[in-house]
Amino acid sequence: MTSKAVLSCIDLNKAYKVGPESVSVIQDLQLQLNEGDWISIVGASGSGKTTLLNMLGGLDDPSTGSVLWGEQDIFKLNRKQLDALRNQYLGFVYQFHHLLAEFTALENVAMPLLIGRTKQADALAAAKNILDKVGLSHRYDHKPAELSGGERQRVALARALVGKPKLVLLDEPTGNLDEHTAQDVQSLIAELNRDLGTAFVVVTHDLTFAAKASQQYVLMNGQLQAQ
Ligand SMILES: Nc1ncnc2c1ncn2[C@@H]1O[C@H](COP(=O)(O)OP(=O)(O)OP(=O)(O)O)[C@@H](O)[C@H]1O
Repeated sequence: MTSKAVLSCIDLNKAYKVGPESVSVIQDLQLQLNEGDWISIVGASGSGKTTLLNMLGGLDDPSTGSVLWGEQDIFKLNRKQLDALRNQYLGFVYQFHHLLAEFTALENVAMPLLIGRTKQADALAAAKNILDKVGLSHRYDHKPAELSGGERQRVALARALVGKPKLVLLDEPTGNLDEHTAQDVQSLIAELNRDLGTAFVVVTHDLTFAAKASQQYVLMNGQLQAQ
């Protein structure tokens, strides 16, 4: 089987201007992620993990270099094209779930599809399907405040995956959970990566979690160093 590139970084650089100085955070960084890959990125505070993840997701521009989703250089798209592509290509999971408080788990998960103009019945069916997959078939009608922390993160995972993205970016996805719940959610992430073939990039401070990924990197001196 030939592996297809899902995400590539070519000579990626990011420097921030702070007063008269330019602070270089990412330096000539290269990365290739193929279908179904799961990589973890660890690094000291301030090493640039969030900066990198924001560029991988097209939320922040690099100073120079390219980020490709498949073959598409995302920074050659205009804002509207990038937003449309992001909606179908990419899922995000953050440390805090960012679920909408007024909506049920089912509605929160269906939301990205409804925004993408999928018919309501199809969106709800897809949302139920993925909620079942993350073990929440008994929680469709619960609002975020009526869920546990681990359940809320499962809903956030389901929402990121409902559109069958090629790539999911996870920023400290279990950083806000107690140890036992974090382990549960980490096992679920491993299972979803295996079963769905979605590529995952996980930024974490948790070295045990990082070690479960198929490729492990440390972000240091602006570059990804394979472990
Ligand atoms: N908008 C900005 N302007 C100037 N400097 C910035 C800006 N955003 C980030 N930085 C600097 O870039 C560096 C990397 O920040 P970043 O948030 O990417 O690190 P991180 O590895 O995610 O850190 P943490 O683990 O603490 O969240 C830091 O030194 C930070 O001060």
